Amino acid sequence: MTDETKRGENLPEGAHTDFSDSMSYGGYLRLTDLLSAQKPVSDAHDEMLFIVIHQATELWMKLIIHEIRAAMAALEGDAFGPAFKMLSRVARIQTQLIQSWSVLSTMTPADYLTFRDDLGRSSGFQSAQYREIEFLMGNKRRAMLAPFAETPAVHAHLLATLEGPSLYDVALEALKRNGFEVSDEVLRRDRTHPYQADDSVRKAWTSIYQKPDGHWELYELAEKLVDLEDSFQQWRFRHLETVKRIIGHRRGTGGTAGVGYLQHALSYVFFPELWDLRTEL
Ligand code: HEM
Ligand SMILES: N[C@@H](CC(=O)c1ccccc1NC=O)C(=O)O
Repeated sequence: MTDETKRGENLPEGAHTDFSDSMSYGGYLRLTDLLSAQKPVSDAHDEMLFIVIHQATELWMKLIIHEIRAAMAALEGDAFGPAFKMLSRVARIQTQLIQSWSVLSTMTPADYLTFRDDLGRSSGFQSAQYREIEFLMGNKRRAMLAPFAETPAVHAHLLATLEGPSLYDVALEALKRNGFEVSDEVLRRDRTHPYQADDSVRKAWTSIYQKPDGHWELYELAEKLVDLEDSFQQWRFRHLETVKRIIGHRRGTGGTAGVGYLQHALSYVFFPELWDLRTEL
């Protein structure tokens, strides 16, 4: 036997094997729970891919929410540096999520149809975390709470998010605190509706883009928001293309028209003035 093989038979010098008094990898990460949560409802080979992609996406969405909420708290205290760090992380996660569509697209329409009927009425339309992110970004729609009526805690949390400020509201307050005029109509509006573009906000952002001196932080904040919007749209577009590729124009299991519904969702733009100003500059 070579020395190399002998070494392979032994644990590396000093490696711990007793975890009775201290935390282990699987214990810390709750892997018994996490890895027992993949329960296919059919015998189809590709259902495991389908479950893993969705669960991984939900985990990443959990981190997105954690980061956006913390970034909002930082912005409220004009702590731009920490807020930028967190928003940059959100953008990287979004890149990861956009990339994950390419893994899912290895599943053909025929593969998917082997288990689609087993999915019942379940659909990403009922993703509470997805809806929370849409709300946090400013796409507020009370009607979207309806699928959560049977889970009161989830419903209450989403309702609080619907009624609370969005990331953009916090950014607009930062504009005002930093000397820009933001009309009271915007700041005191009913926040449970989708955000609508406003002239005073467009003027404020436009002047920052024209003369960033003294306002580099707000300028950078604006560009971070544009990054998030851009990535969000890319995710929506890749979802739409994947859906077209896999189920064509069938109705969705969630009950909507499917492609038609998702196409319409693409028309909603977060932070509209940041896009309008590009035409005006
Ligand atoms: C075979 C792959 C997929 C198909 C065919 C598909 C299809 C659809 C359809 C048709 C809808 C419209 C709602 C309805 O069901 O009536 C929808 C919504 C949605 N799906 Fe998927 N989807 C797929 C994969 C995914 C994945 C991997 C995710 C990631 C979590 C996801 C998340 C969502 C979300 C969040 C919505 C709601 C979008 C909104 O309301 O704007 N979907 N999907
Ligand atoms: N709405 C999809 C089903 C679907 O994709 C789905 C089903 C259960 C859990 C998550 C899903 N993902 C996104 O909608 C369909 O109509 O085929």
